[in-house]
This record gives sequence, structure tokens and C-alpha cells, in this order.
Amino acid sequence: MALVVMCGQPCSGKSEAAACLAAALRSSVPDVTVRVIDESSLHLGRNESYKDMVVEKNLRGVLRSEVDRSVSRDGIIIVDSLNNIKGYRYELWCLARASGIRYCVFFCDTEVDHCRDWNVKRQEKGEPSYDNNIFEDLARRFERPDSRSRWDSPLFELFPSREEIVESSPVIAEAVSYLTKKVDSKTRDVKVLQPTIATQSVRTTEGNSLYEMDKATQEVVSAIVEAQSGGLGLAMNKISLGPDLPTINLQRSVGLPELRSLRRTFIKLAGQYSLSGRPPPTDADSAKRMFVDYLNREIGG
Ligand SMILES: Nc1ncnc2c1ncn2[C@@H]1O[C@H](COP(=O)(O)OP(=O)(O)OP(=O)(O)O)[C@@H](O)[C@H]1O
Repeated sequence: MALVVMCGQPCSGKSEAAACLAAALRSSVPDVTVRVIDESSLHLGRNESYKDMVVEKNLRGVLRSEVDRSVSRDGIIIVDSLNNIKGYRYELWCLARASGIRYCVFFCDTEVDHCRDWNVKRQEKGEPSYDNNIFEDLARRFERPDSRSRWDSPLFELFPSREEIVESSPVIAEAVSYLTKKVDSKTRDVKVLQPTIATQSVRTTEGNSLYEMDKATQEVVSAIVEAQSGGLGLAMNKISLGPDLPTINLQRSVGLPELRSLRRTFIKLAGQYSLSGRPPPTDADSAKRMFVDYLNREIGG
């Protein structure tokens, strides 16, 4: 039914806002399942998840896979994480689009000084908090949402340092109405994302780019599994697929379920709205090249 992406600086009030939104939605549409996905629901700690770029990338991958598994036309998913990188919000938007559901972003626009104070208060109370260096690094890298981008729209803005956020706050009510309203077919006042052919289940015909992509990415997965099993005497962390293709540089051993999930997500993300803004690959080699680039970004060294 809908995907809601929380976004904001560390310790900016996202979880409190997400809880208010979830409660308001549950009262408004009691028959709809509302689920909040956050780091703690996946048993991931803040400092462990953001201590360097590799684990941070890993955290984003885990959250994205969970969102991918959970989005549906029947329930509402709220992703309560930093969602601080615009490319990542774009990926979440693609997942919503692939499922043909509503989407919106909630931005807790709290000044960094307040976030820092609130984080220090949590530290003093012994509550889960960010280490100071991790907080400063995340604060510096935050990419503000921009409602002109499809993946940051519609954008609901909250100012937790200036106004108390409660279930009855006007912006929460506005979001509940947007997320639960029946679409008026005449005015089309609520935007439901429409899956493109590239994001629908694959309808394969030979020569079709999706078929090529499906087959090519499967070959890449098989090559990785083979290399990791020590077969063919291949190096496990640097896997070559041929002279004209980039090398796969793995940071760690990656199991088949994770590879399958990455492949599924890649296929959804590719197509018309490809990761690089290029058109979908039309031949096996370019599909492999794009998939290897994607894997190197997600799980590469
Ligand atoms: N309006 C407010 N006034 C004072 N303190 C606040 C306010 N909103 C949130 N806080 C405090 O800030 C801290 C962080 O709140 P919250 O967990 O909602 O933020 P968050 O953005 O989800 O944090 P994280 O980035 O760790 O997930 C909490 O201790 C909370 O009590």
C-alpha cells in the first residue's frame, strides 16, 4: 500500500516521529498492517553499523533487502533509519515503484546543534547513542531531501526542535490522509507509483533486454559461487569474468541468499531507471558490466 521513508540527521527525532505516524495510521486504518523497520528491529547497533563505510554500506543493504521483502499493496512500511544518502532514497523509491504503491518522505529538519545536544543527553542517560566522532561524520555527510526530486516527494517536513510532534500534529494528519485516502480516479489527487515494464515480473522473450539481464546476472552469480567454492582454482576475492569485463572485488565471502537478493534488487533497479541513468542494457556483456559495478559498490572492497 505504501512506503514511508524517514530521513534526518542522527538523533533528530526520526523515531519519535515514526512512532507518532505509526500510531496515527493504526488508529485511522486499524485493518492495515503498519510496520516500522529500523536498525534495532534488525538487531543492529548504531555505532557498529556506522563505524566505517563498509559496515554502513552493509547496513543499507540489509535494510533495503528487508524493505524489498516487506513492501506490499496491503500494508504500510515505515523505514526509520537515517536515509541520509540521496542515492539510497532513490533505491527505496525504485522498490516502491516496482511494487506499484504510494511513497513519501518524512524529513525531521532539526538543527545539528540540537541533534548533538540530544545525543549527549542520551549518552548521559546511558541510552543507545552515537559516539561523538560517528555523530560528527554522519552529520557532515547528510544529504538534505529536495521535494523537486521524485524520490524525495511528496516531502513532509517536521521541525522537532520548534514544535512538539504528536499523533494529532497537522503534518502527521496530512500524511495519514495521503497514505490512506482512496485514489480519486478523476482528480488523481494521490500519486500511486506505477511499475514500469522493467520493474514488473519479468516477461521474457528472447532478445528482450530483461531476459538478457536475467540470464547475464545469473551467470555472474554462478561465477561468484563457483569462485567462492574454490572451484576452477579462482581467487575468491578477485573474480574475473573475461577480458572485457570489470573484475569483481569482494571484501568478504558472500552467500547465495545474499547474492540472490542483490540480483533481485539489481534487476528491479535497472531497466528504465538504471542506476547510472543509462538506458537498460541490451546485451549480455553490458548487463554483466552493470551488475558487476553494482556488486562492487554494494559488497566490494
Ligand atoms: N522535540 C524534542 N525535544 C527534546 N528532545 C527530543 C525531541 N525530539 C527528540 N528528542 C530526543 O532526542 C533523542 C533522539 O530521538 P529519536 O530517537 O526520535 O531520534 P532519531 O533521529 O530516531 O535518532 P537515531 O538517529 O539515533 O535513530 C531522544 O532521546 C529524544 O528524547
